[in-house]
Amino acid sequence: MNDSRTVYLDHAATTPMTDVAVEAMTAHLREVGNASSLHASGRRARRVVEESRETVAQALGCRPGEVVFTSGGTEADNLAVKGLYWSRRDADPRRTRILATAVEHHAVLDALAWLEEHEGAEVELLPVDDAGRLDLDALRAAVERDPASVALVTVMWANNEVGTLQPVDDVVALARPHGIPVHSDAVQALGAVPVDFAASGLDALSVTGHKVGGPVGVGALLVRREVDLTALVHGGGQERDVRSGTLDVPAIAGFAAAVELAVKQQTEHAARLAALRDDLVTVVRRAVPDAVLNGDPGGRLPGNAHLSFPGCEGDSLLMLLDARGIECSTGSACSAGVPQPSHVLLAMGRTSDEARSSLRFSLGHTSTAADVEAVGEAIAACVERARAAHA
Ligand SMILES: Cc1ncc(COP(=O)(O)O)c(C=O)c1O
Repeated sequence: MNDSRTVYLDHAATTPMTDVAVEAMTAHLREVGNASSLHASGRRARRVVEESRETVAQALGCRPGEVVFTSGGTEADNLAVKGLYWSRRDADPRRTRILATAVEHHAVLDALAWLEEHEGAEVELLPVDDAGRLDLDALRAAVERDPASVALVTVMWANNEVGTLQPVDDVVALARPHGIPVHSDAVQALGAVPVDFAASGLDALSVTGHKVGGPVGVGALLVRREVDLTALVHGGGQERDVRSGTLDVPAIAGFAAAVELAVKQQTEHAARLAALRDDLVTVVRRAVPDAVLNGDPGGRLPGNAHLSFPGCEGDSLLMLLDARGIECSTGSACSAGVPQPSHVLLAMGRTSDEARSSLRFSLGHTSTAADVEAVGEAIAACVERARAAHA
């Protein structure tokens, strides 16, 4: 339980578990049974896994056999980009190019860098505009330059830092006629916008439990049945032989319950969060008139408010807010204790200083109007102190 005075505005990092997920998970914590075993306990565990798979499939618009359970979004992303790359390249050695946006999560970007360094992949990171939206003309040109050499395209559904939604439908429409598989990281999109795997035309899609009120350490890669994917983790041959390892039955049950609820409540949840988020932006701008909202003002995640505060270090501002019980994020990585400017903001054309002056407030199912009020009351004084410290 968090301190009751905590104003938690970091749902894009992780969300509190919902009651249904806690109940679904705890119902199985004391049960013994390896879902691969043939005896009755194993069969019971298998039944829970298969029912959970059906729940996830139903919620996300795919067939149960298209759900591969993983340890979360990072593993799903790695399995997608490495697994698709290996299978495509092994089928045709000319297919070595991978197209992605410059604003992908590090789970994708670093997997791509690894493929470049160790597996001869040629990775092309495509530009985005100043709102963080993929330049579709650049994608079209990259595909048409030599479609037969492209192993895959990967474009995230929604950005984890600035919340910008990507034109996934257009990406699929560009790649599909050339038979190029498309993967999308929908970790942040799930529960916030409608996500239907079959309707999307995607070949693979990553999701994770802990961003939608489920447990940490469990997620899924949805992979179209017809698509070949080379395994990343070898062993007992679980999950269509692409992801070996004894299945975590309670976590999978909790994940399925969280996904089902998140999808059921998506429309209502998004409307409530968007209204709260707009109020938050309004109160912040009233208190700090030169604060700048980053990302796409229209096509963004309902719970995301990513703002730059000129003249501040985002990290100092974050700590000043934290001292008042308000928890948010800079959204970017910290390397060896030195705050790095976000690759997302740099790709959107911001300077390093602008990038370092940013904070991400991300609202979720526990957010209330009182949280927004608390930010409104604290932000001006915190910005003033952060500016004085930075001057
Ligand atoms: C867009 C995106 N992809 C992938 C991940 C990684 O997911 P997980 O924490 O489940 O490994 C995150 C989490 O921060 C994310 O925001």
